[in-house]
Amino acid sequence: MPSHIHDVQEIYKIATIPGDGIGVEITEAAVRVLQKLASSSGTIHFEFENFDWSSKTYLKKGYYIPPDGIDKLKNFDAVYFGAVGWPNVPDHISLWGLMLPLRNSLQQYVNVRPTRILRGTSSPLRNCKPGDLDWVIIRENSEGEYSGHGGTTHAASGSAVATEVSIFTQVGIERIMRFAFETAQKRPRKKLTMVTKSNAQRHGMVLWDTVYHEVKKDYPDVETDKMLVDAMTVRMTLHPETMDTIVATNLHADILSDLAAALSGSIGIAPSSNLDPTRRNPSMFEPIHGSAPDIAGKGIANPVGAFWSAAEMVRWLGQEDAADKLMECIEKVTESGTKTKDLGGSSTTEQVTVAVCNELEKAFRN
Ligand SMILES: NC(=O)c1ccc[n+]([C@@H]2O[C@H](COP(=O)([O-])OP(=O)(O)OC[C@H]3O[C@@H](n4cnc5c(N)ncnc54)[C@H](O)[C@@H]3O)[C@@H](O)[C@H]2O)c1
Ligand SMILES: O=C(O)[C@H](O)[C@@H](O)C(=O)O
Ligand SMILES: [K+]
Ligand SMILES: [Mn+2]
Repeated sequence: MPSHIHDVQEIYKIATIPGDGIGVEITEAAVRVLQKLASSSGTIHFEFENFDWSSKTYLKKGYYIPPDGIDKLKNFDAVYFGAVGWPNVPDHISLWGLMLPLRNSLQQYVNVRPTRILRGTSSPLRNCKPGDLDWVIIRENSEGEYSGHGGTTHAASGSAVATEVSIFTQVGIERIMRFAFETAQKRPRKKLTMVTKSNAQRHGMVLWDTVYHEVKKDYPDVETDKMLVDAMTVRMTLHPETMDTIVATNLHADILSDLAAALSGSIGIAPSSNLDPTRRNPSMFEPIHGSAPDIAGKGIANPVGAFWSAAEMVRWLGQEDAADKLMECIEKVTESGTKTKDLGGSSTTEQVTVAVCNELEKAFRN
C-alpha cells in the first residue's frame, strides 16, 4: 500500500447542483479539485451525486425541484451549488424556483461571505494593500426583504399595486446576531460592524438595532460599531482597513458582498456558505456570483470563488487541515499569475483548475 494511503477514510456524500450558465462550468471545476484533494490526502473520500435542476429542466418539466427533491438532499452531508438563472426564464422564477427554496427548506439561515485580497491579486482601490481588506460578511439568509410576502393587484386597471413585505423577527435577528458575534470573536481582531437602515425603516430595522444592543452584552470582548447601509458603501471604499466582521440583512448583505468582492479584486473570487448552524440539515456552498450569461460557454469563468467555497465546505465537514491546504494551493496559483481575465490574467477556467490540482498533488507529498 502506498504510504500516503491511510487505513481510516472519512466518506462524505455531496450533492452537486450546477444549475445554469457558468454555474455548470465552475461546479465541474470544483468537483475535480475536490476529487484531487481527496485522492492526494488519502484520508478523505467524496461520493458525489449530481442533480440537474436548472432553467433548462424547468422549461421541460415545469419545476426546478422535483417533489421528493428536498427529502433526497437531506441524506447528504453537504450540497455544492453553482448558480441559477438564464435569460429565457424570469429571474424571480428561477431564484424562487431553486435557490431560495433550498436555503429556506434546509433552514440555512446564515450566509457567510468572506473576502480578502488573495496573493498575486490587487484591489481596484488605489491605496488598498493586501491585508487592508479582510472581511467576513454575515448575511441573514432566511427573512427580511426575502420573506416572499406580497402581491400585485389592479394590474388590469392600468394602475397596478404591488407590495413586497419585509419581515423581521426577534428570533431571526437574535440567531444571526449571535452567529455574527461568535464569528467576530473567533477572528484575531474581534471586531463587528452592524449594518441597518434604521433611520428610514423605523420598524424592522429598529428591531435589528434593539436586538443587537441586547445581544452585544453577552460578548464584551468584541469591539463593535454600527453603520447605516448607505454610509457603509463609503466606508468600505475609503477605509476598508477599519472593518473585520460585518452583519447585515438579507438584501443589504447581498449588495454589500458583491461590492466587497469587487473591492477585493473580482466577484469571481468570493465564496459563500449557506449554513444550518444546528446541523440538522446539510449546508450548501456556492460562489456568490450568478450564472453570468455574458461569459457562459467561453471557458473563461474564474473558478477561484468556487474553489474557495469548496474549501469552506471541507472546513464545515470538519477537515480543517485539508481546507487550509486547498486555500494555500489556490493562493499559490493566483500568486504564480495563473489567473482569469477578470483578475487581469489570460488563463482559462481549465488552466486555473489544472494548476490548483497540480499544487494539491505537491501539497500532500511528503
Ligand atoms: N446564487 C445564485 O445562483 C445567483 C447569484 C447572483 C445572480 N444569480 C442569477 O444569475 C443571473 C445573472 O445575474 P447577474 O448578471 O446579475 O450577476 P452575475 O454574478 O452572474 O454576473 C455579474 C457580472 O460578473 C461577471 N462574473 C460573475 N461571475 C464571474 C466569474 N466567476 N468569473 C468572471 N466573471 C464573473 C459576469 O460575467 C457579469 O459581467 C441572473 O439570472 C441572476 O438572477 C444567481
Ligand atoms: O439575492 C439574490 O439574488 C441571491 O441571493 C444571489 O444574488 C446571491 O447572492 O446568492
Ligand atoms: K452562486
Ligand atoms: Mn448576490
